[in-house]
Amino acid sequence: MSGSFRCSISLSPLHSNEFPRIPVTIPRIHVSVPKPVTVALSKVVSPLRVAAPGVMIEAAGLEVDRVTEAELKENGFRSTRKTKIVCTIGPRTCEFEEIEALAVGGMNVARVNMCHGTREWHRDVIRRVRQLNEEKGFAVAVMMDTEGSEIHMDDLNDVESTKAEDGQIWTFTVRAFDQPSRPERTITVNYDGFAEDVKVGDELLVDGGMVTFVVIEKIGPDVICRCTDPGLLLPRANLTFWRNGSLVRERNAMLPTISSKDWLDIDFGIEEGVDFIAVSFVKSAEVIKTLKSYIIDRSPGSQIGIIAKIESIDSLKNLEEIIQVSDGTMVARGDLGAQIPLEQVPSVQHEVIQLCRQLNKPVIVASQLLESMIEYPIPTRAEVADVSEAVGQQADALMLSSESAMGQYPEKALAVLRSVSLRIEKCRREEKHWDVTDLRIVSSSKLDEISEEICNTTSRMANKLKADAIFVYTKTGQTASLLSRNRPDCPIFAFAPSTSIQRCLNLKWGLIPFRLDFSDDVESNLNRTFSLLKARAMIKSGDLIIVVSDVMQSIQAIKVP
Ligand SMILES: Nc1ncnc2c1ncn2[C@@H]1O[C@H](COP(=O)(O)OP(=O)(O)OP(=O)(O)O)[C@@H](O)[C@H]1O
Ligand SMILES: CC(=O)C(=O)O
Ligand SMILES: [K+]
Ligand SMILES: [Mg+2]
Repeated sequence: MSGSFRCSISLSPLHSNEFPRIPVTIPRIHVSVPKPVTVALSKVVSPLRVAAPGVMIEAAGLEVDRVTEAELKENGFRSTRKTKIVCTIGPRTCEFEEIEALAVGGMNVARVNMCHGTREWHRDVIRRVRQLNEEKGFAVAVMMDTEGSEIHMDDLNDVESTKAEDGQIWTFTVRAFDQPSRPERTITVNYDGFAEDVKVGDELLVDGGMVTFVVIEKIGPDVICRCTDPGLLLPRANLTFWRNGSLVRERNAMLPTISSKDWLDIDFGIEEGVDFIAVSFVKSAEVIKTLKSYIIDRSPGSQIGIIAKIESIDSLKNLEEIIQVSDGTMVARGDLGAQIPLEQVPSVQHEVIQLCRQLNKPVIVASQLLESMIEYPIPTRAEVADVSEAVGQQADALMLSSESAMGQYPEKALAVLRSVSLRIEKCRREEKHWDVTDLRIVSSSKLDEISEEICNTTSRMANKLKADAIFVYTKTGQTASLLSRNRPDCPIFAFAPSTSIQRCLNLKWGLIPFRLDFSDDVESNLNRTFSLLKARAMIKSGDLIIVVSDVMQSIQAIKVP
């Protein structure tokens, strides 16, 4: 077939579990003569099934998120969004149609926060996301975010908020009240040791300083405070206390990262088959290891990814270890900004993003990206600059919190993340930033190191040859992840055999995850993929594709026949 050529670079021996003793610096370079790929489309393309009006899903064969597919076709490969988007689902977005609107707007991961809402509410939301995926052809992953055991106020008996005025005297107490017997201006605190840990003169910050009090007296379980910065107290607002300009870490530092309620929530998440569990207020790597072995015990073979949330001051001295043992990280700037001085938050964000890239873990930048859009239909210029910065730093994903959970413009906020991502990604491609990062080796075995080097080379090759896409056949997702780490200019089509791996890859920069059953026969996989993608008009003859896979350590450059 004219116009098709195939170049393959293979490292011998293939399929071997042992590292070859022959130095790999002399790879076998093999350029084969043009070879027609003659697969009759009619035999390969599986029948299409109509799942919902106007929605087509392949009955067997290839599955890809339908919005991503549309984006690829509309924008072209190169201009397809690489930065992923996580949306927090809340009262404003929990109905089926509302979740669907977010999926249509490009949400890659739906997050439910176990701090808020009932078990039934969470179950309904998770099932609605699953139903949407099955019925309408989305591939939205679900992330469950634990409450953690930091100190917070009670739920104010579900009133939306209450105002604290300047100079008013309020009591913070560990006593619990029934609604009728609750004295005025009294807040229950969830941590028993609270009254003993604080001292007269301490500053009490609600939500990192949205409202501030000073402790003026302690009477048994009651801490009497005077309001110094007035504002709205919201249900279950987070509390921190500061002494001489630093966060006070007393016995509260000994609170377990995963509380007994969190363990119950985790059991629930495992049962509901969530894709990610985000662990709040991680302090050390140990807790992540414990959770991982717990999940393996409870649900062998589980693909649940554990995301370590960096929001505790204690996590900062153990950053590298924490990132190393997790499946991903979140820069949770909300609580982080209540535990360290605000001006330090941007440098922590930068450091975490760099480390995650080096250690090959996805990283989410979260909180207040578009805070003003809770109330207004457009963001501030400063917010756009903040989002641009995170995209420019090449974080894997951005997250909406209140903007999507309870704001007035969730879809508009999502659209802003999408358009800013596209714009900044384009700038970066034009500036040709791709050659500058010196990635360290992350593999622990020599064989894995070869795969890693192949991925690095593949990405460079794709950039230099201006390839249209990289294809990767991946059983575990690891090879796909190593490609994403290189942040190549073209999209990475990752073919994975299970929907759970497909969904987990949703969090990685530039990866377009497909579900596809494939064999160890690279040639037949390719022929089949080409046919399926052509049938869906996702690729065309002449497109240049660079192909790698888990099963064979080789790079192929192919023009689509
Ligand atoms: N399921 C829910 N039910 C009611 N309100 C919710 C729910 N989820 C979120 N919200 C509201 O949206 C706000 C932002 O949600 P989000 O989950 O990002 O909270 P957060 O406090 O920033 O996160 P975290 O608690 O993990 O630090 C919450 O403060 C809450 O008011
Ligand atoms: C997302 C979150 O937990 C935070 O910013 O605190
Ligand atoms: K949380
Ligand atoms: Mg938090």
